[in-house]
Amino acid sequence: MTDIASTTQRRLIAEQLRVPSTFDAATEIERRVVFLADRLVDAGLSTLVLGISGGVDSTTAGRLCQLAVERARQAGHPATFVAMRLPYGVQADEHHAQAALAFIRPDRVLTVDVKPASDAALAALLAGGLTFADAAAQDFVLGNVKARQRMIAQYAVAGATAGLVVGTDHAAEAATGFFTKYGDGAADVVPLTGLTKRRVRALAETLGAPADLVGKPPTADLESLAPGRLDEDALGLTYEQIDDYLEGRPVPAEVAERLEARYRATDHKRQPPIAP
Ligand SMILES: Nc1ncnc2c1ncn2[C@@H]1O[C@H](COP(=O)(O)OP(=O)(O)OC[C@H]2O[C@@H]([n+]3cccc(C(=O)O)c3)[C@H](O)[C@@H]2O)[C@@H](O)[C@H]1O
Ligand SMILES: Nc1ncnc2c1ncn2[C@@H]1O[C@H](COP(=O)(O)OP(=O)(O)OP(=O)(O)O)[C@@H](O)[C@H]1O
Ligand SMILES: [Mg+2]
Repeated sequence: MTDIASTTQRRLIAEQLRVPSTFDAATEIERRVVFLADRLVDAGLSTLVLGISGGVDSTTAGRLCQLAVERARQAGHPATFVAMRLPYGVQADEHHAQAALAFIRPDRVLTVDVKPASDAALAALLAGGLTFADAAAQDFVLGNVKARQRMIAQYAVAGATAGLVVGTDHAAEAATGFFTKYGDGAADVVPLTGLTKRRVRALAETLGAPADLVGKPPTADLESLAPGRLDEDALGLTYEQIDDYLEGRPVPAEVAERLEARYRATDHKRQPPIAP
């Protein structure tokens, strides 16, 4: 179990990721809805833009966005939520994405297939002479291209609609650096900041999301050679372990060490570009 040295380190990480020591789902929902509405109005913009995958993070953030634009409209500001479906071709769990949209009830749904642009980017790189160590390495890089194509699509919509791009980064993903730099890691506002995965689920449940979405096993679903690969499999850590660590509950020493090593190695993803 954790010793005193790693307790200090854990506190520092939890503080840097803004994980509060106490938690109340209803309070956090209200605070984050007000945050989104205020940021939109203060920026003088009129849309929130977010990709809806069918996972619990975008289900939760999407509902917060819809509540925020309704709040802004009640206060007399023009505000619209644009939910984006961004499949790579046909998405295996499309029914979950549709269930998420039915729950969120967004003002507008805009669908962009990121497959043609992602595949064209890869083809151009190969034609330009880029080589990969093996098929798995190529597939991994293509996965990050998919995440960045989603970013391009969302920023195009934000640019055309006076919008802000919403990100779904939260404490458990930020701690492990488990996101694509300038892909899903790129956003203007990040309403789930500081939440552990179980707290994201608690928000989803309190918001009334369907149980199968609240409890859905997280997947980045970026690798064509390993469709629907679970985050926990890729990370070698469970979200229960990551959440326990961040919330100050006891975890085995080797879990703390692995997490802290990931945290250090991915520091560059949580910072602005390095300058001299
Ligand atoms: N020390 C350093 N200082 C400054 N920059 C550094 C660096 N080390 C790498 N870099 C840069 O960072 C790049 C690597 O970062 P990146 O391109 O993100 O790539 P990388 O971290 O290798 O891969 C992204 C990981 O996040 C996962 N992911 C992505 C998207 C969504 C989700 C999800 O949960 O939904 C998960 C994905 O499955 C994969 O495991 C390097 O190519 C380099 O450009
Ligand atoms: N197929 C997709 N369609 C639309 N948006 C997507 C898609 N895949 C990923 N995204 C966007 O990228 C974000 C990061 O993906 P991530 O997998 O971390 O979140 P999630 O799918 O919402 O939840 P979970 O982590 O539990 O799977 C999503 O929240 C969503 O905004
Ligand atoms: Mg997902």
